[in-house]
Amino acid sequence: MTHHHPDTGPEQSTDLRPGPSRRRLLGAAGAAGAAGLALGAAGGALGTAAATEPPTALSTVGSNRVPFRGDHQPGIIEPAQAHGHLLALDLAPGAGRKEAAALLRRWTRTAEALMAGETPASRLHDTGIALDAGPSSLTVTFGFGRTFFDRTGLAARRPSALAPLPPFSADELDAGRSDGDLWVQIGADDALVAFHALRALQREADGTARVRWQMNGFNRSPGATAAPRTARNLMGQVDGTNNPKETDEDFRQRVFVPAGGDPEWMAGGSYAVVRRIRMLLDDWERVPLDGQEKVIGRRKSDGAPLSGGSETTPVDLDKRGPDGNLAIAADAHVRVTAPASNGGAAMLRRSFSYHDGFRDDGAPDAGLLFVAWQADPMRGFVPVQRKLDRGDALSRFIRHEASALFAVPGGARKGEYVGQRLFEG
Ligand SMILES: C=CC1=C(C)c2cc3[nH]c(cc4nc(cc5[nH]c(cc1n2)c(C)c5CCC(=O)O)C(CCC(=O)O)=C4C)c(C)c3C=C
Ligand SMILES: [Fe+2]
Repeated sequence: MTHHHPDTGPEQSTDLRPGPSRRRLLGAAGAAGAAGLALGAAGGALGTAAATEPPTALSTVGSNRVPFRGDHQPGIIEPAQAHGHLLALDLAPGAGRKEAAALLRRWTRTAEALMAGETPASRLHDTGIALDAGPSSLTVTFGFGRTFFDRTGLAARRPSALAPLPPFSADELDAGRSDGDLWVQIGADDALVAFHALRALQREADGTARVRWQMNGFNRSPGATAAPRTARNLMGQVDGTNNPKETDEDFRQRVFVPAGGDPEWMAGGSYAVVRRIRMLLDDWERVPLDGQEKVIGRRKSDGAPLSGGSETTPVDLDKRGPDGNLAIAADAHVRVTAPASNGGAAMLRRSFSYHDGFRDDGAPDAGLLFVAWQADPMRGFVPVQRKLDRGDALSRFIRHEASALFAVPGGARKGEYVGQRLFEG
C-alpha cells in the first residue's frame, strides 16, 4: 500500500503514509489499545515523573513505515524524503552472476528489515547508528546499469531501454560520477536512519562490489511548513507540481513496465534517469524576481502558472496577456518540458537537492540530484532533454555534471529477492 497525494508534489503526504505512528505509539504505550494512545500523547500534560511514565511515543516522522514488498519497489511513488543517498557500485573483479545474485539476496533481506525499523540480520555487527529511531519512511531501491549485464553473462537479458542515453550538447559529464553496474537509492526522513542504511548496504557489498560514486541529497523536512506543500528546490522554485499523479488514468503506463512487456523480468519495474545538475546560483540570484518567474513560467511565491490561477491550475500555453505577448514565454521551462510540447512524453520526477560546499571558484557546489522515473526513457527523459538541450531559458543557469540510467526491476514478492526474475527467470 503506497500513496501519493493526488494533486500535490512529492513532499505532501505525511498524513497519507501507511500506518502513521499507530504501531509505534501502541508499542510505546504498552498493550493499552486506544487508551494507551491517549496516554502516550497526553503523558507530558499529566506532569508525572518520567520514571513512572510510559516512554514518550515516537513522533509520526519516526514511526512512518513504507512497505518493502509489492508490485513495485519502494522509493518511486512515495514522496521524496528529507534525506537521500544515491550509491552506484561496480562489480569487483571475479564477481559474476552468482555473486551478484547472492548480493541481491543479502540486500533484500537487509532492506526489508531496515524499512520495518528492525536491526538487520547481521545485528552482531550492526553499527548502532539508527538505534532509538523508527523506520522514518525509509525506502531502499535497487537498480542495474547497462554494464552489469556484460559482467554477469546476462547480456541477452539486457533491456533495449538500457541503451546509453544520447549525448546532449550542453553535457559536461564526469565519467567517474556517472553510470555504474548497480545502483542503490536510499531515502528517509531521518539523517541517521538514512546513513545507517547506506553503511549497512555498502558493507554487505564488501568483496562483491565497490563504490563507484555516491551522492547525498535532501528535501524539506516533514512538518517544516504549516500545511503540507510541494517542496522547493535550491533556486527557490516550487518544484514537482505538474508531476504525473497516481490518479491519472495513464500513470502506471507512463511510469511502470507492464506485464508482458519487454523484457518480461522488468514487469512492474521502471527506468531511473539520474542526473547531477549543478545550479549556477550566483547568476540565478542576480536575476530579478519577474525574470526568474519568466524563466520557469510559474510564480515563485506559490508556483501558480503565469497564465493564471493557483498552483494546481492547468498551464494555459496559449494564453496571451493584454500586450498580446504569450503569458508563458516561448522558452519558459514549463512550456519546453510540457508533454504537449513533446509528443506526450512524461516522467515522474522525484529529485533531491544537494550541497557539497563551495568550489574553488567560490561558487556553491549545489543543485539537483534529478531522478526521473518512466516506463521507457525514449518516451520520457530523452525527448524532453533533447528539447531542453536546444536551449530553454533555464539552461543558462544549470550544468549537467553526471548522468546514469538504471533498470529498476519490479518489487520483490513474498519469498523473492529483488531481481530474482532476472537471475533465475
Ligand atoms: C529532461 C527533463 C527535465 C530536466 C533535466 C529538468 C531540470 C530542472 N527543472 C527544474 C525546475 C522545474 N521544473 C519544472 C517542471 C518540469 N520539469 C520537467 C523536466 C525536467 N526538468 C518537466 C517534465 C516538468 C513539468 C512540465 C509540465 O508538464 O508542466 C518546474 C515547474 C513546477 C513543476 O511542475 O514541477 C520547475 C520549477 C530545475 C531547477 C531543473 C534543473 C536543475
Ligand atoms: Fe524541470
